Amino acid sequence: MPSNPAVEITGLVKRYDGREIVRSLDLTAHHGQVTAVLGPNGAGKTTTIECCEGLRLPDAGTVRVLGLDPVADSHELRPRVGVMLQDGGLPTSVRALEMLRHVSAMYAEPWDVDDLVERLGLASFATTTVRRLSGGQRQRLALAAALVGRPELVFLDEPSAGMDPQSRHAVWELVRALRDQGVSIVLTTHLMDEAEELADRVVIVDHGQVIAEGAPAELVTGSGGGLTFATTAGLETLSLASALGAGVRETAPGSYAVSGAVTPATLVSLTRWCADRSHLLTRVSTGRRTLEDVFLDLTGRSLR
Ligand SMILES: Nc1ncnc2c1ncn2[C@@H]1O[C@H](COP(=O)(O)OP(=O)(O)OP(=O)(O)O)[C@@H](O)[C@H]1O
Repeated sequence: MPSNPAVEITGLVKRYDGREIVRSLDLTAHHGQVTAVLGPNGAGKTTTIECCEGLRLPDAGTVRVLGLDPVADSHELRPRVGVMLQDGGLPTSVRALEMLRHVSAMYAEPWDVDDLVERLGLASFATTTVRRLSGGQRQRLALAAALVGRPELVFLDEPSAGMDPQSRHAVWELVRALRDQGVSIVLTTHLMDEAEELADRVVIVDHGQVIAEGAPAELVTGSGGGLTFATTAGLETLSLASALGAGVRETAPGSYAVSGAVTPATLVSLTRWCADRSHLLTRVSTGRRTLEDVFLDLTGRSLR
């Protein structure tokens, strides 16, 4: 595996009409990993990715893709990098399969087109012109076109936007298969479950800067609100606390909060203690937050 990262962005600045959209952004995507870039609308994700694809020129900073400059070395990078743009970027007057075969013919060792057709369920609209495809069908075709050259690195801008659940799962399977083959993938998404399902690393961008990054599990760890539960009011909290080895407080009649770390053993002790005394637990929450909770806490709840 090469020693340099698949993508290395340092101090990237991009302005439109004098407005700084990307503000000294640093981002690293490692080889053989799925890196998911999350952020509210207008955060600068697409602009950043387009700088990596050589479609936009940075105003400052450096971008290295497979160790190369996306603009100066575009000729060398083109066969090694797959790109799926947010708007598809496909020619509209050709038939879907015809287009895919045409793209495949440009590569020395392309992916077997029939295999891609099967994996992404393209057969049902193979002879439809691109213009007439539905949004989700167009996305699947754009993904196939991005992958048909067997790239080492793939940029996917909102790959499953507008797709039905079946298509989304097919895309997820394909992304996992690519990662298993050692392909590096950088994707943007608004779907937190997509990021949690696929990403080795999540990078959250807001106002043109990285505000958090890490494995999905790391980002949600440590941000839990602790164990809470509901059952009969007036429990003997001292007895329960000694069974759990943790503090227990009745926060409202019949509602309780346990202080300290929550382990699987804590839950077993709690349910056993209640069962032995015929108290039915009507609610138990370990307080574990989702990636969406973390995202909203970091980026706020107001609309962009
Ligand atoms: N060519 C351009 N000229 C002027 N402004 C632009 C241009 N391209 C993007 N912008 C602006 O830059 C900002 C960032 O856009 P960008 O597409 O990078 O955001 P994003 O994070 O990908 O958003 P989304 O989640 O909505 O796709 C937006 O305010 C957008 O209007």
